[in-house]
Amino acid sequence: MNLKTENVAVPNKIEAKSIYFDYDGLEILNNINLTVKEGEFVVFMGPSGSGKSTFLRLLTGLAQPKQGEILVNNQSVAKSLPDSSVVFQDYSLFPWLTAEENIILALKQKLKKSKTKKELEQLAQGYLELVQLGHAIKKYPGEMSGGMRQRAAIARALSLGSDLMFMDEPFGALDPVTRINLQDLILQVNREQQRTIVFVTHDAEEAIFLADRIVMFTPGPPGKIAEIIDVPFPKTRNRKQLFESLEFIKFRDYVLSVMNRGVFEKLEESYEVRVGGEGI
Ligand SMILES: Nc1ncnc2c1ncn2[C@@H]1O[C@H](COP(=O)(O)OP(=O)(O)OP(=O)(O)O)[C@@H](O)[C@H]1O
Repeated sequence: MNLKTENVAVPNKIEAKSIYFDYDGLEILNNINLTVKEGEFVVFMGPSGSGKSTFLRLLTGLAQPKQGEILVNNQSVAKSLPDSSVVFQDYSLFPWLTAEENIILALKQKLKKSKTKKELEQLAQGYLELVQLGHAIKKYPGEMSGGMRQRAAIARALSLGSDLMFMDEPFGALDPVTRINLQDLILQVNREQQRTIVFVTHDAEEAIFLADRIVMFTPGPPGKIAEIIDVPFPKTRNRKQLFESLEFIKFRDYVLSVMNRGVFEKLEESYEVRVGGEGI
């Protein structure tokens, strides 16, 4: 989606207003403000500990901010849990169910009792074929490779049918080829099914390839938003052409410089504290 070139007013999917969060008094998120449009692909980047996962958790409604408000589809997540699906790095599958059974369980949640067993099996097969796992429907997670498990987890998330997906470093543990295939799949889902995706990664190339906008967090705690960066490359992007272009290399350097700016400031702060304190 290219919000800049489209004249239509795209509705807000998520609005986070003045979000503060702490764990036992230690401030983790400080004054986070973010609006995500319907169908947008937003990527969170930032150093480890900057609060990206914590903020994602708040957006799902599974934890509540200490101050501020989060709206999904104009409804407060504090009042009703938003309809969303979540994919984590650790595959989000039930280990005692086969790939097919994992999907059927999700479908049952979504469709209640409106489908027969046969229909559910056919639907599950379709979702698993979408992620190239049609051959592995009877396999348990323990019998699959990491890449297969993550593909099954994505199929499960897709089968839940929500138009809002939260993905926390979902491809972090995968080999490069599987990672590229899954990046393409998730872009296809974003583009063709107009699902809004909020995605966390440490990888600048992945972020630039996937995102409409990159939300860069400062090193925490507390994490703040350092900058929200529009990705200037029109979609659909050709990976090879993009990665070989000078514009991409310059832009990646810029993204990394925004991240490093915060890291160096944090290091200087801690250095000043140590030099100024009694330890040195
Ligand atoms: N359950 C918890 N109890 C106390 N502190 C926590 C808890 N979960 C996270 N934290 C702290 O909150 C801060 C932010 O953690 P979070 O996992 O959100 O960061 P992140 O940016 O996602 O990091 P990473 O990139 O390493 O995944 C960290 O300092 C972390 O130690």
